[in-house]
Amino acid sequence: MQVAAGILIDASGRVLITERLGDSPFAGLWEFPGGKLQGDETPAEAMVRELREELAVEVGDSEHFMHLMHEYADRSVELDFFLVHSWQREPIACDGQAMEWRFPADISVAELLPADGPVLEALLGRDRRV
Ligand SMILES: Nc1nc2c([nH]c(=O)n2[C@@H]2O[C@H](COP(=O)(O)OP(=O)(O)OP(=O)(O)O)[C@@H](O)[C@H]2O)c(=O)[nH]1
Ligand SMILES: [Mg+2]
Repeated sequence: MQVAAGILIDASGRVLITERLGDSPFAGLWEFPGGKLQGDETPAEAMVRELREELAVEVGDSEHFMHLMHEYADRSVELDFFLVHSWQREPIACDGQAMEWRFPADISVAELLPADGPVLEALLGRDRRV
């Protein structure tokens, strides 16, 4: 399964995380908005569509940030994460999911979906380089 997610990052370095809804074992954990690729979409196209659907934002300037694979109990997931530096409109939680702007240093890896550890690490590394 191929998934693309967008990491909205504001001028102060905070990133937007959303709570995962539903009845999966991971409900209540946090993730970066995104979802599965559809049809012949590229990961970048899927990320733009998912952020439109989930947050009602129009992605502007973005860059590929990280590619990773994760084996969940029932599926193997290939994930592409993008840093989104600019967007139009204020993000809205379209599905009623909780939404928070957080500094990466204030996010605990245990709050995030299990695949997202390396992404948090990379965000923290990025902060240290500044
Ligand atoms: N959006 C998103 N998905 C992630 C992240 N990390 C991660 O492991 N995933 C996995 O990637 C998949 C996301 O696709 P999705 O959001 O469309 O999944 P879903 O099962 O809710 O879709 P569905 O309800 O339409 O079937 C899930 O299996 C999720 O566990 C992340 O940071 N963001
Ligand atoms: Mg989703």
